[in-house]
Amino acid sequence: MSAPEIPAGPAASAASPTAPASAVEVRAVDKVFETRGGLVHALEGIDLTVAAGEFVSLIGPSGCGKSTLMRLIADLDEPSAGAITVFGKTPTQARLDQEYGIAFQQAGLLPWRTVAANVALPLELHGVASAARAAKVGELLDMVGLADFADRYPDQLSGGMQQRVAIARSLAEQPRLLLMDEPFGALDEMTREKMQSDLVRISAETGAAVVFVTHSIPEAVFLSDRVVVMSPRPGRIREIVPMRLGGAVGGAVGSEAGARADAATRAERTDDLREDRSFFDMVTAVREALHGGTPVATGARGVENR
Ligand SMILES: Nc1ncnc2c1ncn2[C@@H]1O[C@H](COP(=O)(O)OP(=O)(O)OP(=O)(O)O)[C@@H](O)[C@H]1O
Repeated sequence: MSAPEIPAGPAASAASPTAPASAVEVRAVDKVFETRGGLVHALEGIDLTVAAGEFVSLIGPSGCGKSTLMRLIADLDEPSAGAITVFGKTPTQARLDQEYGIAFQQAGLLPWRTVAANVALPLELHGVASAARAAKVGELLDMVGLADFADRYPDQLSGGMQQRVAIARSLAEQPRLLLMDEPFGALDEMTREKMQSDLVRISAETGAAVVFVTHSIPEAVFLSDRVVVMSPRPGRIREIVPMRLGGAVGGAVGSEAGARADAATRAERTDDLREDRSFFDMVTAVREALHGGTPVATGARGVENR
């Protein structure tokens, strides 16, 4: 059973011309790779709307096309069919307008630059004056709890700290959208939970929409307004599960008003939630969606239950 998507394409925009564009709209997208072994249908018939301010996770077994979808949104590759818009613009225009920040599994910091200089890089590239840059970098490092590490170099930091620098850098241009592909995949469990709590707070504070790829069901549940469950060969959306946690109604279902309400309840998510009955119920709901709606005892290949 697939959760219904609210149509938000040209028809919806025409009905309400002043309505702000969704953060991401993916319409009937296919992606086929030609390989020596033949055609690989990485994505087929993908339809997804991410509202402004909404937090959406993509989860599914290895090879179901999560990273491919993320790369299409980030303009790192092009769909074979269908269309993608980011705040109503083509992905290329959105990239040129710095509509989104990217944080992927490897922090990707420049080793010869200090923490502050790494975070400042996007601002420098776009000609922000030095005083304004320093103020912004200070604010961002505060936000990710690294104010005391501004003058250190990446190799002097732990993996979790490096990831926080990368997140600060992705926020430098105050993007309305963050694209995060397994940003916490390489971290130990305690650091990972801390980073999840930080990200919940930061996304609520900045109001940025987030598209987040993960292999961890609890991580997806803790962070998200909705969890998009994908299946492989060809990569499809199997189900979209709205998160209802800690008594919140939840489930923005692609609308901006819903996303705002969800962001408010998301901001209140604390570690206690991880032991709440509603959390376990949502973990079970996502696990069952991964397995096609049947109750299961074991995880899908490539998906962690931790
Ligand atoms: N550049 C490419 N050329 C050929 N095939 C590709 C390419 N990129 C991805 N694929 C194939 O597309 C499918 C989807 O890959 P993708 O990396 O998007 O999956 P994923 O869900 O992110 O997997 P994982 O969870 O293992 O990271 C896979 O079968 C993969 O082998």
